[in-house]
Amino acid sequence: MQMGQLIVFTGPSGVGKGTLLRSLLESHPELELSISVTTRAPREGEIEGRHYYFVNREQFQGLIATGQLLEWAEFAGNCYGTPRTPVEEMIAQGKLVVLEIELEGARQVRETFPGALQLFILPPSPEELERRIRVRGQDSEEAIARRLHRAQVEIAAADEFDIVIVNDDFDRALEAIEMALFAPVS
Ligand SMILES: Nc1nc2c(ncn2[C@@H]2O[C@H](COP(=O)(O)OP(=O)(O)O)[C@@H](O)[C@H]2O)c(=O)[nH]1
Ligand SMILES: Nc1ncnc2c1ncn2[C@@H]1O[C@H](COP(=O)(O)OP(=O)(O)O)[C@@H](O)[C@H]1O
Repeated sequence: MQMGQLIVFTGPSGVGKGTLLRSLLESHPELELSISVTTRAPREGEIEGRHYYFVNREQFQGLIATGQLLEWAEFAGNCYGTPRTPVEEMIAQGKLVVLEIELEGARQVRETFPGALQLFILPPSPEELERRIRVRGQDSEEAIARRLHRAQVEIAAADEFDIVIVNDDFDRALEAIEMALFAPVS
């Protein structure tokens, strides 16, 4: 059986990762999205087990202690991690598994899964990034400030990634991602 592959999607909060991925998953059923665990409170409309598994800090610590997370990191005051078993099972089944994770997690995956393809999504400008976070209207002022501060660090690390795509025009960014994932390597 052919082994699957891990695909890492990273980029500053608000750049459009979630929106791009939703579109990509709709047209590519061979892609599977890993559902992360987080200590962040659910946003309006977020569903347990679909957007995240929502846990408290103690439960999260338990997952770390028992080796159940493939990677994890703290971001803007909350913990986020990738459950190990589902990802390993999907890879064994030959699936293309997408991890939508922040920079520290991507760095861990680079060590543990050097064969993973790592994509970084950039905003057209810092101003547009801030506009998108605000338009989304889901975060407090404090959460927005933390995300924008962290965005500078993440953007500065973009060239660590295999492929960097600017999410300016949405359809063009989507096309560039599809090329990166599915175009045959010559
Ligand atoms: N390391 C790591 N980062 C994650 C994981 N799940 C989500 N993230 C990242 O955590 C950051 C915050 O996510 P979230 O609170 O949903 O905010 P948003 O990116 O502003 O929508 C984003 O950069 C996500 O990519 C995970 O399992 N591991
Ligand atoms: N290319 C784009 N042009 C304009 N707005 C966009 C574009 N891509 C995404 N957005 C919008 O930006 C906001 C943040 O997108 P989201 O997918 O939640 O970001 P992330 O998952 O990276 O935090 C959403 O309101 C989304 O509709």
